[in-house]
Amino acid sequence: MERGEREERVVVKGEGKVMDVSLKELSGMLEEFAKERDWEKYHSPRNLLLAMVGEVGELSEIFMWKGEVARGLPNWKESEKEHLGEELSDVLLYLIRLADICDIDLADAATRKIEKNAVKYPATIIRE
Ligand SMILES: Nc1ccn([C@H]2C[C@H](O)[C@@H](COP(=O)(O)OP(=O)(O)OP(=O)(O)O)O2)c(=O)n1
Repeated sequence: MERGEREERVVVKGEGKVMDVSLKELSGMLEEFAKERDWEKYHSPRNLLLAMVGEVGELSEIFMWKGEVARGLPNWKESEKEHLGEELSDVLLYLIRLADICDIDLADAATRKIEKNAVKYPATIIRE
């Protein structure tokens, strides 16, 4: 996919927000990011896994010592929420890159896993 073509497909904005992007598209952007910097040599499965775990640590720091927080984070400053979004993204992006480098189709695997979970935990039994 050409760069211009991807920008047109991914960066469909409404009120300044990206409306829709697929895991495959994010994976393509990450591949391009690594290629442009000659960083593919660093993106081994082990390095990516360690990088992702490091980012999970940074994500955990945001919640550290805060106690339980309400859903939607109503009392958080915008800057805190923005920081949270960045750390969540770092975890997601390393996960997507790790899956890609391991030749795992993450969208397919995750969809299958949700289906498997539904069989393991049928809603009718849980509701009883
Ligand atoms: N070898 C690398 C280094 C970085 N990244 C990308 C993936 C992450 O989304 C982001 C991580 O960048 P940093 O290591 O600078 O981490 P932070 O953004 O969390 O910065 P800091 O640790 O200073 O808060 O950059 C990457 O793909 N490959």
